[in-house]
Amino acid sequence: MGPVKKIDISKYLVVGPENTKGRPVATIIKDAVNAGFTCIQIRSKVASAKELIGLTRHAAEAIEEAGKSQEVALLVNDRLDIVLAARKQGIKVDGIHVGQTDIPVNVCREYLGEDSIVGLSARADELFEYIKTEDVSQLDYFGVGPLRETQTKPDCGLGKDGKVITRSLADIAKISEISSIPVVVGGGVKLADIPSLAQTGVDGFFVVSAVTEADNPKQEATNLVKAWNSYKSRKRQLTKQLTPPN
Ligand SMILES: Cc1ncc(COP(=O)(O)OP(=O)(O)O)c(N)n1
Ligand SMILES: Cc1ncsc1CCOP(=O)(O)O
Ligand SMILES: [Mg+2]
Repeated sequence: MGPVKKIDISKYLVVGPENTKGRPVATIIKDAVNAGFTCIQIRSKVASAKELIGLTRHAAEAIEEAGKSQEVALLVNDRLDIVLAARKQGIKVDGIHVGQTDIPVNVCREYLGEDSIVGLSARADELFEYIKTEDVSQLDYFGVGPLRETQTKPDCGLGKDGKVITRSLADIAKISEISSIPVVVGGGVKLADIPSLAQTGVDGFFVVSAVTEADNPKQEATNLVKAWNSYKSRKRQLTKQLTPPN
């Protein structure tokens, strides 16, 4: 089975063993996928290569058991070697997410091929410049953040002065407007943020702790999915009502 053909980053879970309060990563992924999450990223800064391959395998199995291997993309954070090793072992992994200081996008693309998904994150201030000056044709989406400072990734948005630069909803709306590829926003995102984030026009949200640290991850994932989908379907209805007849 080949990679997911069309990526849906609207409801995106990032997860590793350091985020789950000791619960199995695969169980949290299963809960999220069954609740309607559309994209999963394995991200661990502590797991060994062998553990990362195992986590990727279990994630792919969880997605398959939910019957969603052709809709829900499975990505690995940072580690091109893990994506390649996992694929060599027959694990269905759809691509990679890298940041500005990680393996360059063109190298990921060269090794993973045209059909794979390659996502890139950048600080929003740098992203404005990036979108204007760089060739984004090798990329499938941008990851942007943080909306708020977050303990999950304390270095996210860290400026030269050591202070965290968070993104305003206006910045996010602007990025979404000028980007020619989909944009997903994360970093400190909680249920209450979903309506205002959806209104910026971005293509999706990503979360770690909102789901992985919840007492009931399945319920929290369901709440997030419902909040996003209800805004989006209301917007569709409104567009339909407001479009004048020919
Ligand atoms: C969807 C998504 N967006 C942003 C990031 C952050 O990536 P990066 O800046 O490379 O930082 P690390 O995650 O590697 O600490 C992401 N992982 N996913
Ligand atoms: C911004 C960011 N980028 C990758 S992980 C992460 C932190 C998101 O964590 P949380 O959803 O727990 O705030
Ligand atoms: Mg990275």
